[in-house]
Amino acid sequence: MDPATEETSDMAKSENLGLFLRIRPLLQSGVRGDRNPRFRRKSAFEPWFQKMCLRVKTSRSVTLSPPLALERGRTKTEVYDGFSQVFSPDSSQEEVYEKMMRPLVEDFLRGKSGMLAAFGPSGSGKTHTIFGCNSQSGMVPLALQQIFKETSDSTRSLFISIFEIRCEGGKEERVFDLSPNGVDLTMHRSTLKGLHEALLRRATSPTNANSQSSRSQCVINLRIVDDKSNGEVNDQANDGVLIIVDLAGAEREKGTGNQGVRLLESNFINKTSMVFCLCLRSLLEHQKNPMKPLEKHFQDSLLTKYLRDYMEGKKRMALILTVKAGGEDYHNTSCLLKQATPYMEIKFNNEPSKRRLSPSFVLKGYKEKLEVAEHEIQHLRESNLELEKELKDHKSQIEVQRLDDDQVAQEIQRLRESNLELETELKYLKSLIEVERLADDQVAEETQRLKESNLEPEKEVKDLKSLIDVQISGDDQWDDSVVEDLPNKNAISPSNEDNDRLARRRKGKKWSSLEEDTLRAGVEQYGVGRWKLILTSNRDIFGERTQVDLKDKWRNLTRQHTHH
Ligand SMILES: Nc1ncnc2c1ncn2[C@@H]1O[C@H](COP(=O)(O)OP(=O)(O)OP(=O)(O)O)[C@@H](O)[C@H]1O
Repeated sequence: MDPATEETSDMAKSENLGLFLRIRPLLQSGVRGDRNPRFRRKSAFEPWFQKMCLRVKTSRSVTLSPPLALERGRTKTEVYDGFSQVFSPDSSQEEVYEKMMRPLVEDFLRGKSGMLAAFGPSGSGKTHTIFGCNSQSGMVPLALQQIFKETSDSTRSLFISIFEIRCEGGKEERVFDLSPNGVDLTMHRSTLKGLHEALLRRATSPTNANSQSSRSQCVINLRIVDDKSNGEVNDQANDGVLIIVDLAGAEREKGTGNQGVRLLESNFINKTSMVFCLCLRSLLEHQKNPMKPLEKHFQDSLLTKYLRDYMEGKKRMALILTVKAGGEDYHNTSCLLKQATPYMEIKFNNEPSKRRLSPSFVLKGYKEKLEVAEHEIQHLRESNLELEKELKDHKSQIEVQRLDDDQVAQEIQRLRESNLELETELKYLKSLIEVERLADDQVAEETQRLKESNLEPEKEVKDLKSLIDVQISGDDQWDDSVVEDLPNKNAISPSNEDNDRLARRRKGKKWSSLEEDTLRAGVEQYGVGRWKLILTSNRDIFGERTQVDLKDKWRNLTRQHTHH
């Protein structure tokens, strides 16, 4: 960016006029500012707070109430809101500086122009706020402290000028340079010719209203520029500046008791204040309705001529209204608030200052920029080389990685294929197992079927065997009904030896005498060989004994009988 426009690029923003309000502390009765005998008499009997017509409501608003003495028939309390900041009576100079002045000074150090004007009735604390006193430095000394502190090690130079506009004897307005060897100045358009940098010197003259009342408009002008040898040009009108104005306090003639010359001076002060207000009013109305022309009121006083750019809304401005809050100050305070609070709607365009810089300064700026750019290029080259090397490393790493990836992909493919094979094999084996299982089932079924079909022959064999046993049991004891069915009775008749063996085999439970008697009785009743009949007729006595048992027992009994 062109150095000539670089520093002003951030200024092209519209912003509202900063409107601050500072309430002066109430002073002891009889001290200037509280001179009205009507209020002084009353205040001696009233609590302190009852004398206050103005109170802080919030950090941005106040309430204005008519004092008790004026209250008859008027109980209206008004609220004035929207201030950038309200400073209560006990706020310190430092607090005012921090909240109001510091931002202006910081912008000024960045090359941004601005103006602060203190505006208010006589004795309300304008001079105290702007210049302060021995124990309480005001905005100017505090600003200078900050500026010197922040520019001490830089190549910038600070230019200070101070002048006042006054109207001696109520005659024509004149401008006085307040530097030690200062002279009268002339104003050409908005520029003062022959103004020097100066130390502070004010013209003051006592009045009833304020024993040190300022009878002039005092203007402090700070200008900061880059190293003179490189950047200074003759035309200073467009340099970034910080202007601080201590307006003379407007007075109500009734309250001051001014007469003669003092009255004429008071008229001048009131007129300047009026012109100042007219300029701002016209600017506000023009901004609200651009069809309304911006009146050229600035031409009506030297101060507004000098401040033309501000009066026309081209540069940023802040106002600090100073007021007294005593009962007797109600009218002055009320008038000021009514008049000035609408100004908070004024906007400033902050037109970029068109500083003209010397070619050598511009060249120096370009050279510096070139050096910085070359340094930057060198740095970029070096870091570029490093990046290239890094990139190369990364690429080779990626290549290795890519090869690895190929191998991994191949392996995966191989595994997939073998997996498929295994799956097929598994499938085949499963089908085999299934077949096997089915075959087993069939075998089991067949076995079961065979088992079942085998049961009948087994039974038959058993029956047959028992029949054979019966056959074997002897000729005379044989049950004829069974034997009749057999084809050859002798063929299956056992030998004596066999009979003994069988008898031994069948020897089980010992025969009771009841059983033996029943057997004898049965043989007697039914005859030998009718074992089945004898058995079934006496089942309760013989229990589980068989026909064969009966036959064996009978044989034993008869043998025993023969022996005897
Ligand atoms: N905030 C304050 N704290 C203490 N004293 C103050 C304060 N403001 C003003 N004063 C005192 O009130 C008196 C009047 O103040 P100052 O001279 O600053 O008023 P002014 O508005 O500049 O008056 P004029 O317009 O007549 O010059 C002075 O004695 C001053 O020290």
